[in-house]
Amino acid sequence: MKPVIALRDVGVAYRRQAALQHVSGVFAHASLTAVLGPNGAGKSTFLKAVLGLVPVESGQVEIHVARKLIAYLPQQAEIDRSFPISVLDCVCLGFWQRLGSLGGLNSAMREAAQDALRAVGLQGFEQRPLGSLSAGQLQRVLFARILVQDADVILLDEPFNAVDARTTEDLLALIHGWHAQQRTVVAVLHDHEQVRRHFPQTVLLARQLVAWGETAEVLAAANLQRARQMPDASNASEGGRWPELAA
Ligand SMILES: Nc1ncnc2c1ncn2[C@@H]1O[C@H](COP(=O)(O)OP(=O)(O)OP(=O)(O)O)[C@@H](O)[C@H]1O
Repeated sequence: MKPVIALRDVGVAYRRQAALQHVSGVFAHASLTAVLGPNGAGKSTFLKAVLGLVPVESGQVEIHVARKLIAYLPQQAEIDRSFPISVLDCVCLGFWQRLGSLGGLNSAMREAAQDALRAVGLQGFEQRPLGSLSAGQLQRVLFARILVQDADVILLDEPFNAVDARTTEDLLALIHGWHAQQRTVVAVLHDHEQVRRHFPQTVLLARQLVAWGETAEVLAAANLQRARQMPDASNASEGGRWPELAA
C-alpha cells in the first residue's frame, strides 16, 4: 500500500523535555489506525508533529498528500466554545482550506453543510450558537465539519471523550464510512476494546514507540506491559483500562 505519511526517527521536545523519541512508521493509504498509550505518552504530540503544529526536534515527517487534504479534530479542551459562531457557520469552516481566505461560500456549500448536519443527526441545529451545545452535540458538529472538508487524511484526537455511548456509535459509523471511502483515518483513543473491535492498525506509544502494526499484535500483553512501565503511566487511562488489560 502507498504510504501517505511516514515518520523517520521522529523526536519532539517541549522546553528540552522529551515528549516523543525515536518514532518511525508509515500510515498506508486508506488505513484505519488507533493511537494508544497512557496519559502523557505523547499521543497528542504525535498528531501535532504529523501536522507540523509542533516542531520536530529530530528525524523527519514525510507527507505525501496536499496539506489542505488533511483534516484535524483537536481535543475538545483545545476548542474555544465561547467563540460567537452558529453551528452552520462552524460546519462551513470545513470549506475554508479549499476556498482560501478570499473565497466566498456559495449556496451549494451551505446545502452541503446542512446535509452534513443531517448526517450527524443535528438537523434543526443550524442557527444554534456553538456555545449552547452539549459535549456530544459539539463533537457531532465537528464531525460534520470534517464531512464537508472532504479530506483524504483525517486525524482525530480523542474523538469520543465526554461523549455518550449512542453518540460514540454514531461517530464510529462515520469513521467506518470514511474508511470505506478509502480515506486514511488516525484516531487517538483510550478504550482498548473499542480499538480491538474497530481499528485494524494501532500505534502504541509510551514517549517512545512501543509497537506499530496490526492491532492484535500491537496490543499483545508484553507490549502493554512495556507501555505501562513508562514513567508516570500509573495514572491509568479511562476506567483503569491499562492495568486491567495489561495484566
Ligand atoms: N505545550 C506543551 N508544553 C510543555 N509540555 C507539553 C506541552 N504539550 C504537552 N506537553 C507534555 O508532553 C508530554 C506528552 O503530552 P501529550 O499531550 O502529547 O500526551 P498524551 O499521550 O496525548 O496525554 P493524554 O492521554 O493525557 O491526553 C506530557 O508530559 C505533557 O505534559
